[in-house]
Amino acid sequence: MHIPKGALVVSCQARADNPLHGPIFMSAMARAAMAGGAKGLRANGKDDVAAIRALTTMPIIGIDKVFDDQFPVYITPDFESAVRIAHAGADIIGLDATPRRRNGGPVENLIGRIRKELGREVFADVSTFEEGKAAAAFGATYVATTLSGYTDETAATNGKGPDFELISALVAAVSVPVVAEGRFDTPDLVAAAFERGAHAVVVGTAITNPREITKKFVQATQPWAYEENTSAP
Ligand SMILES: CC(=O)N[C@H](C=O)[C@@H](O)[C@H](O)[C@H](O)COP(=O)(O)O
Repeated sequence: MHIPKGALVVSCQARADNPLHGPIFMSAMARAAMAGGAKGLRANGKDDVAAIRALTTMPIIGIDKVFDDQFPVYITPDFESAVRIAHAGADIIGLDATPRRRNGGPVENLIGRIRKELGREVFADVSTFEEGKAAAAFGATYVATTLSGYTDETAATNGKGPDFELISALVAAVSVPVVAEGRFDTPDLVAAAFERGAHAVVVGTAITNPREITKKFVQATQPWAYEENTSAP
């Protein structure tokens, strides 16, 4: 299913070191997000995607994070990871669409194969304007600002809120829907992305990661307590 225009998409992800890791907690997060009005979901790994698919026909952006020290690309880096996520029930495959080194063929082939062989939509996570334009030309269904701040080229923007310049530049340049994602932590920021023409906005940490939310409160109000907590063995 296509992500509807104006949708708030909630990313329900928890890595292995997070107390909420796993399909039981992530499907509960998805239920809470849907009850709150989310119109799409993003999830990582076949177990979480399958558990969420069992709950809903809502669009799911499925990704498969594969970490390998030799390669900087980890979000659905190759066709095998895309197949796993498609079979788990994702209607949209999210992937790293940067031209960085990956364990697999070039991203243009990956996008083409997912569209043709799996018949799925492609959600291209990019970090720059050039990458977004290229992803749209390669056949991506959506272009998203997910990786701005997380590549060597864009590291300077991390910690500075969402990349609104990138959203506006892509909206003006590509004909596919542009999705805003990355560091949206207030409703006002989400509204600002829609004003700039974003088709949808994805919010993760600020809604589904209580550990990071707690940290933010503690850091802002009791930095001494935060130091103590994090230096504990
Ligand atoms: C860079 C990267 O790996 N981003 C990931 C992509 O799936 C997730 O860790 C983010 O939580 C997601 O993009 C949502 O962003 P935020 O949590 O800032 O709302």
